[in-house]
Amino acid sequence: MPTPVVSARGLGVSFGSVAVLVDVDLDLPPGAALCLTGANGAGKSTLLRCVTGLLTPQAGTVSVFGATPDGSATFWRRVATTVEQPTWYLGLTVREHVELVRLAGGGDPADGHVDELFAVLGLAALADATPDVLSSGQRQRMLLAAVLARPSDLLVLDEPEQRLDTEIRPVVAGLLRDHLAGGGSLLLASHDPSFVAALGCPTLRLGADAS
Ligand SMILES: Nc1ncnc2c1ncn2[C@@H]1O[C@H](COP(=O)(O)OP(=O)(O)OP(=O)(O)O)[C@@H](O)[C@H]1O
Repeated sequence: MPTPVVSARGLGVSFGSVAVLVDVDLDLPPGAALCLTGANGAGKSTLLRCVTGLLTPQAGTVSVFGATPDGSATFWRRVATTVEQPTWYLGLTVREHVELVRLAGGGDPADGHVDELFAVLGLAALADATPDVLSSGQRQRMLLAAVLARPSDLLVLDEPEQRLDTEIRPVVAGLLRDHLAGGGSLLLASHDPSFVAALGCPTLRLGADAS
């Protein structure tokens, strides 16, 4: 079996006396996707935060590309995520944000990829708007455009379908399948069974009702 892109063993996280993650194991092979499911509060975001190095578990180990996630520039060159809420820069347009993210990730902002993403995600008419005037669903589309514009080996996405209308959800699933087809890996959390079915990936259920 190839070395997993993400591997966790015996992961444990508690907040005060509340144990949120208990003895969680997972392996994500290269080029594969895995979706975390479970009720509100089951610990999906907490696990994604451990994988992106934003939270250190109290028990167990996490490894990403064979090393403990450390938030270093080297780590972030390979990993793109929507786990943390982004900061938008006042005065920069939707296009300028997404092009900047692509440039910072080592991509060419003028190679047409950003325009393709805008067309597919229905953002073309909003490219010259600033994020503050967007609806929450339009802002989510922009966030996804940015994360997909950035070349990455691993996408870590927290409920990418949130706030999106039902028409665009299969489109986003298609973009994520393209990422996988290109050899990338995907770890996500989702509450939408149709979205997960469109991705066609295995699931890992967290929480008290996990079997
Ligand atoms: N920094 C924190 N301090 C205290 N409690 C926290 C902290 N972060 C998360 N929790 C708690 O941990 C539990 C799991 O939260 P988490 O956000 O991981 O759940 P989730 O499965 O992603 O939920 P949702 O489906 O609502 O997004 C919740 O009870 C939450 O209140």
